[in-house]
Amino acid sequence: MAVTAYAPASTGNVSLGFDILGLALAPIDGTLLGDRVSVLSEQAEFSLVNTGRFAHKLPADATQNIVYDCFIGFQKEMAELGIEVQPVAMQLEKNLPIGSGLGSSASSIVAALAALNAYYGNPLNSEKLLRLMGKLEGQISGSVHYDNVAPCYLGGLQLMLESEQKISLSLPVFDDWYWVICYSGASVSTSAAREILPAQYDRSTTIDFGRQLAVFVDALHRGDRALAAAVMNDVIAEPYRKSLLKNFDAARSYAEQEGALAFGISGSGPTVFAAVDSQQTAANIKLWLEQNYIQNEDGFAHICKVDTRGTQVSEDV
Ligand SMILES: Nc1ncnc2c1ncn2[C@@H]1O[C@H](COP(=O)(O)OP(=O)(O)OP(=O)(O)O)[C@@H](O)[C@H]1O
Ligand SMILES: N[C@@H](CCO)C(=O)O
Repeated sequence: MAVTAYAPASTGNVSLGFDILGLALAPIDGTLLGDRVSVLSEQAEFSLVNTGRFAHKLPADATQNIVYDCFIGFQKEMAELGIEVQPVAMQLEKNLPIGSGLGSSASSIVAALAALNAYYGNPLNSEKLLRLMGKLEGQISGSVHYDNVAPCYLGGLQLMLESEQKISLSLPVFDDWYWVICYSGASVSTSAAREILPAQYDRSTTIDFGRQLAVFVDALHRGDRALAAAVMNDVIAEPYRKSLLKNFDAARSYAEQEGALAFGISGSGPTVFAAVDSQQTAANIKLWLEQNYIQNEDGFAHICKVDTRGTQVSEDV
């Protein structure tokens, strides 16, 4: 029986938590903003068929697709458990643009591994699977970071713990907040956007980073919306990355003037996000971004809520 997994888009960093905070997203209009991967059947040789809006941007050679690496990684893990896994036929519905800042590679990785694990009767527990997802994400972006794979797999707002036993902790969210996201249509490579960041930061920056993150987590637990919003500032990446993003400052100014609670870069960009507490404000900001931030036909904007469900697996009869 074939198995399909859907893995939602995610925003890494959420401005104030570079590499250690990530949020899963679901458009309120029901758009499927995430990749779907199916394991169809066992075959003599591995095969992968790509479909979906952004399939044409994927490498033509199936073995260059991260989904193939997921299969190889899964096969190796199974071999360590003494389980032999045969080559399979897989399908990737590529709904997320590559290099978008929406956790596109993470979405493919999470959906592929969740589907493979389900196809073989869930031999890996969720922590083992998440660790493997992080390893594969690190292969693409140049260093292991879980701020896309963890929310994509588990849903909600995840704070990275990275202990031996547990990768991430689920944080409370404000379910009356909307998250407007806008992808400009340009592609920004995560590894390149990491390379432009300083290797070291000065003391005042690290103190600001720690203070904001601590206050944010405290505010979430106490339900203090105003305080949580007040500390959503990016002192690590935005000052260096925003020069890569055309119209970023104008977008921030507009969002703030409209009453956005926070505005920032989603992951390594070029997608930007605005957190707002009114659907009308969300609609105004979405419209402005569509008219002024999108650069080509690949771009889009959505009003989202937090996707609390994470990855969804189904069996296709
Ligand atoms: N299924 C896949 N999905 C996305 N990228 C893939 C996939 N398979 C291979 N790749 C390659 O991996 C690289 C992904 O680069 P990068 O990490 O910058 O993008 P991303 O994960 O899409 O970014 P983001 O997390 O910002 O959305 C590209 O070179 C792309 O061709
Ligand atoms: N935390 C990562 C997310 C990449 O999507 C970064 O900002 O480089």
